[in-house]
Amino acid sequence: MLPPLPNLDEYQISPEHGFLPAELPLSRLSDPYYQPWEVISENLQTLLSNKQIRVAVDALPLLSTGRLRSEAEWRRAYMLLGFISNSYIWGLENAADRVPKNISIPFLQISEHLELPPVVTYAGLCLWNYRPMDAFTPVDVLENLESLITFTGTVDEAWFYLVSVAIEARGAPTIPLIIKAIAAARENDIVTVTECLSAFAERIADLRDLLGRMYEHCTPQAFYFRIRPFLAGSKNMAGAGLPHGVILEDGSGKEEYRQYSGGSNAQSSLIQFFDIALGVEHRPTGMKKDPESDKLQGTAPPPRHNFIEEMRSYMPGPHRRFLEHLITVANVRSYVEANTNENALAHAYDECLRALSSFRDKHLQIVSRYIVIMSQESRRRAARAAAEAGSTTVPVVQVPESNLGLARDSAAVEAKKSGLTGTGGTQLMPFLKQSRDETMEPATGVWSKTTSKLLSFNARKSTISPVTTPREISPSRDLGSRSCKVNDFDDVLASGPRVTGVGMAGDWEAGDDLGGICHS
Ligand code: HEM
Ligand SMILES: N[C@@H](CC(=O)c1ccccc1NC=O)C(=O)O
Repeated sequence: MLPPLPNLDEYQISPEHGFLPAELPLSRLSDPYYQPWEVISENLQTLLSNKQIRVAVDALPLLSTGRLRSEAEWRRAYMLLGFISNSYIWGLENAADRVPKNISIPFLQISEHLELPPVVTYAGLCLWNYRPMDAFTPVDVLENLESLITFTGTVDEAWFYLVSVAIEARGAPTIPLIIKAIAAARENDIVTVTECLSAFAERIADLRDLLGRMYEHCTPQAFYFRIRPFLAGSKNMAGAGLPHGVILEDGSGKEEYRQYSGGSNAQSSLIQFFDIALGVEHRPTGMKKDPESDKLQGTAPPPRHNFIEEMRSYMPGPHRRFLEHLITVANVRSYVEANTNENALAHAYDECLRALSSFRDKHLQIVSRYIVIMSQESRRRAARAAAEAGSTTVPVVQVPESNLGLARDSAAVEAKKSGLTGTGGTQLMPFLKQSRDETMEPATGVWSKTTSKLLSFNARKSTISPVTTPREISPSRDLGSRSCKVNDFDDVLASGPRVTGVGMAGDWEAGDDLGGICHS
């Protein structure tokens, strides 16, 4: 007997809104009892800029969670306490390693209820933190969305969260679509599986375009210097002043340091859903596909921990259980592998992988611009400031345009670690590149056999020379990631200000995403 297919209702998933709540998030807790939390959150920016945040939080009464009624109220309370506790920890020059019990006791209870860790997570920052300005316009229209709570009050921060909200909304219909494909594969209905996969590929390509809209209203400077410090967790944060993590006072008198990853989109169930649906598997960072090759090269054994899987414990309980259920029924990859002679099916499947890989490429480009380049810039600023002050130590950079009291610079933090890390604590570039590369591993190759090695790219000479023009190769948007000799995204970044393509319309800026034409 095959296990039953998941019933979305049982997992708090809406066929229209996916992992976003079926009902719109609450804009406030209506019970006046919770007014003290609402007031702090309404005044977060002022309390941060006048450095009164800790004074105000210390003065809060210890409120009971006994008056929270609906799930929507529990979620709102989780968001409020997440924003308040991270403001408390990161809102002044020195990080606080203790969150007072009037906040941490209810936060621990609420987190337990929602089966989430007591820290800012993607659920609190994005999934439950939006409001459509016009209730009749769909949630996947970015212009129609507003964030309910932000640390900085900036458009950039709201946009940063809202791009993810729109992606969740636009990606939502793929959930019933994939369940339909799984059911069809069980019935050996090849036409339906193929149709579902083609529609899935198109939808993922749409999401890539939405991701690319990050640039419109969130600048790399605002993100890196002002927003990102507040998204941090308490794990591996010694460089930022939390060598042991944080103590969440629980009233028991027992004090222990805890460490949690910060908010990260790796905690999005949607993207993990895509991987599971397509049978994409991720290994711990640094682990090769063939573990024997590591041994042969005599390299050290890679770390065992698998970040992407670990991030499931940062998802709301029902969503995490949905993914676990899906793993037991996912059959698309094995169905395609059992039918590789079916070209249309194999092609549609490969298109899905390419679209997802291209999504991850776009994401890599964003991470380069929003974190890698910004950290370099900030290190330059720090070095200049140190030289002017006649000092050789690298100080924490003051960010002149910041309207917050805060001037903790992620670069100073990063400098103390071995390489750049994500808010989730990953070695971000190796991790993200591996994740992108793993996305293409299950490809049948039906498509790439006809197009591989058609392009070559020379980073040193800054030229891209397609053997034939993309249009001759394929009418589709994108040539996929296996088709050219570009070694790495970094080559594009490092190759100077202008990279020109032969046979392509227009020029590319260094660091630009080459639209699938030339990624490794
Ligand atoms: C300025 C915008 C963004 C930056 C700087 C950024 C940065 C990062 C970083 C550093 C990681 C590594 C994990 C960690 O340690 O946290 C990550 C992971 C991830 N991000 Fe983003 N991110 C951004 C926006 C987005 C958006 C809008 C999405 C939408 C879906 C997204 C999807 C993901 C996913 C799925 C992962 C997990 C890795 C994977 O599955 O390949 N990111 N991001
Ligand atoms: N991991 C990212 C942060 C990140 O991706 C993120 C954090 C909180 C909420 C959403 C996020 N991603 C996209 O909107 C970083 O290291 O900056």
